[in-house]
Amino acid sequence: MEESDPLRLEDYAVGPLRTLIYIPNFISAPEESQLLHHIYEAPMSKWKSLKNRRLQNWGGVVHEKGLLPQDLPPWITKITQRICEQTGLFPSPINHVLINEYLPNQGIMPHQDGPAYFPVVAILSLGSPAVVDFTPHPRLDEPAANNGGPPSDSCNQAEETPRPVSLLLMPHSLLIFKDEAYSNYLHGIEDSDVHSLAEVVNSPEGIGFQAEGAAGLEAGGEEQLQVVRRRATRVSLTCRLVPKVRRNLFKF
Ligand SMILES: O=C(O)CCC(=O)C(=O)O
Ligand SMILES: [Fe+2]
Repeated sequence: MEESDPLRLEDYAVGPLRTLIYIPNFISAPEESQLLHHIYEAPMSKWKSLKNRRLQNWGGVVHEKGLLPQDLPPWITKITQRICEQTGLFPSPINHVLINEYLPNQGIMPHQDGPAYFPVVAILSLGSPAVVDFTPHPRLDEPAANNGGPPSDSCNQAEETPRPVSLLLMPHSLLIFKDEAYSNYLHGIEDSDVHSLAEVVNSPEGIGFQAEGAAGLEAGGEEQLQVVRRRATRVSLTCRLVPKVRRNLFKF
């Protein structure tokens, strides 16, 4: 397959939410090394330290009123162009990339990406596996017209009730979430060096997790809980499109 051939995304939809797409091995190991090389070559001042992770911001500053753009470097556009071409999901080129670095016990609080972005997010994972959790937005938990009383027709509602979904993000993979997964769910990564595989819907075996060695899999407790032990740094590239771009600083 040519690098720019479009992918049949329906083949990669995972779990009950059809708007979660997981593409294993989107990049090769040498491409991963090259990306990591560029990321760690950036000056220290490019890193912004948060309480529980570090990040680099590429593409400019996102404001409420749009993006104050800065050109993405070629080592990033090489990958973002491929994401656009192969997914066909972005109406114009990806213009913003956030690079997050997580140590094994670091994560990101459940959150929604802001309204400034086009509602398709592509996350490329490098370095080490982690589990990302999608949880229904709290407002969806409240059964309509049920003011604290006992659930009325819970049987009928059961099928429709949005459920949490988790995905195992292996290095080299691309996660895409859009539409419902973007708007109606929060996503987050637990601040823990052990992530449970219990709710993971993209079959860990199917995506080569066991092949990495049983070291990452552990039988714990009576339920033989499967976990991923995070032993190394994970780096991710969150690739998005900010549709509104401010071409002129003084005109908005
Ligand atoms: O690192 C990840 O996989 C998630 C990053 C994320 O949610 C974000 O940058 O908004
Ligand atoms: Fe996010």
